[in-house]
Amino acid sequence: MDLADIARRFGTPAYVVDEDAVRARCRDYLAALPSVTVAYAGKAFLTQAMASWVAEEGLSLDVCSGGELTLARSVGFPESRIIFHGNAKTPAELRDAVGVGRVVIDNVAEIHRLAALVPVGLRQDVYLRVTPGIEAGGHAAIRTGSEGQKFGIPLTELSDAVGRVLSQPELRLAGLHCHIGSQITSVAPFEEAAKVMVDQLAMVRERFATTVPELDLGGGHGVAYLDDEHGLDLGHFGTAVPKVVAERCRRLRVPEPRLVVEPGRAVVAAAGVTLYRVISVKRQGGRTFVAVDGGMSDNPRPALYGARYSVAVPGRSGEPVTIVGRHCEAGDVIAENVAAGDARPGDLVVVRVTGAYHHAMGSSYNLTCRPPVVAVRGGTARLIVRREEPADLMRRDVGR
Ligand SMILES: Cc1ncc(COP(=O)(O)O)c(C=O)c1O
Ligand SMILES: N[C@@H](CCCC[NH3+])C(=O)O
Repeated sequence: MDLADIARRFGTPAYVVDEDAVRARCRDYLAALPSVTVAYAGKAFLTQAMASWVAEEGLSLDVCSGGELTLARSVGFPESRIIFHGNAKTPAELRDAVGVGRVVIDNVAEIHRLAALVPVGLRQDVYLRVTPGIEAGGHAAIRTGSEGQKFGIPLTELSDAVGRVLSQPELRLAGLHCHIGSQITSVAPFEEAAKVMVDQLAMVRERFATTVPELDLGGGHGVAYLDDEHGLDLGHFGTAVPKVVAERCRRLRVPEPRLVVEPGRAVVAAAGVTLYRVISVKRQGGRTFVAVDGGMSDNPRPALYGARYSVAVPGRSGEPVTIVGRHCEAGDVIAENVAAGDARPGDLVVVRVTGAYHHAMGSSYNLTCRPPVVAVRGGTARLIVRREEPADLMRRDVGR
């Protein structure tokens, strides 16, 4: 579709997401992992439309807050296919989560809290989130599998946690879980994690004479943001990881668990672009700054992780420029070295691979209004999230 038409019709800044690309990616996952449960991690991008697409494509859904759970329920996402996460679930969230397919327990205290909330006669399926001691991921801030970070139960404390779950008749230990990090582009760390986790299944079987039926290896599947990068090879992952699990299970004489994965970014990142318009062009200090009508409020990733993007200014070329945002911080940079020396105010700017962790992490910093989300499918575009208005911002401010 013509992005210039979309920009004229819906205004800028705007997020555009290709529904067919998302659906195709869901199918790729199911095809590459035929005997694995694929749960889309909603934290990457969750709107009512997205939750419906994922439900229709037959994936499960990983949610990590009462807000994400409310959204999932609002479109009737099947409860049994919802996995509820969180390292600091509030009492209200925990109460609300009872009844979903799986609740992922992050710490020992949660075991008793959750058990107390399960209505008489019901049993809640739970996973125990384990810290496998493996470090992987695109940036220190998103490596979550090593010791010395806040998530999960250390390997040394797992046996105690398992004993506690097994002693609660209101809970059923459905699986073990780990999530080693995000934006991981090679299969090896997942194979390592899988081995550590199968060892834990064997430990549980030996000490408690219990078979844990499921093993959730989390998400973290990386994508290419720039032309010379590569993402995680899904085909390779799909053959190698189940094989590692099967072999180790055979060796340790543990029944093979049903595998679960939780990709977020890899399902939706490449299906999205962000559209901006150039507001001003300024030459100073030997550099050319092209300032656009959005910035760190709709994309905090460069400031948070030093993330880099492929940016196009259609019809423009020439000297490298720095594309900057509109916010009151010098770190509000969208991309460096974009060949667009002849850019002019009013030009369209397109940032690629912004489908994941952009809309989801947007803010109204400087009281700017969050962009709309436009979905395209089969040659037509429609609004799935409207633009935030100053009235939306004022509604929450109740004055003095
Ligand atoms: C528990 C859990 N599952 C899945 C994900 C999804 O991660 P990604 O978007 O990197 O696939 C995350 C975030 O990294 C997570 O914390
Ligand atoms: N928000 C991060 C990923 C964190 C994944 C959540 N566990 C990013 O944009 O890369």
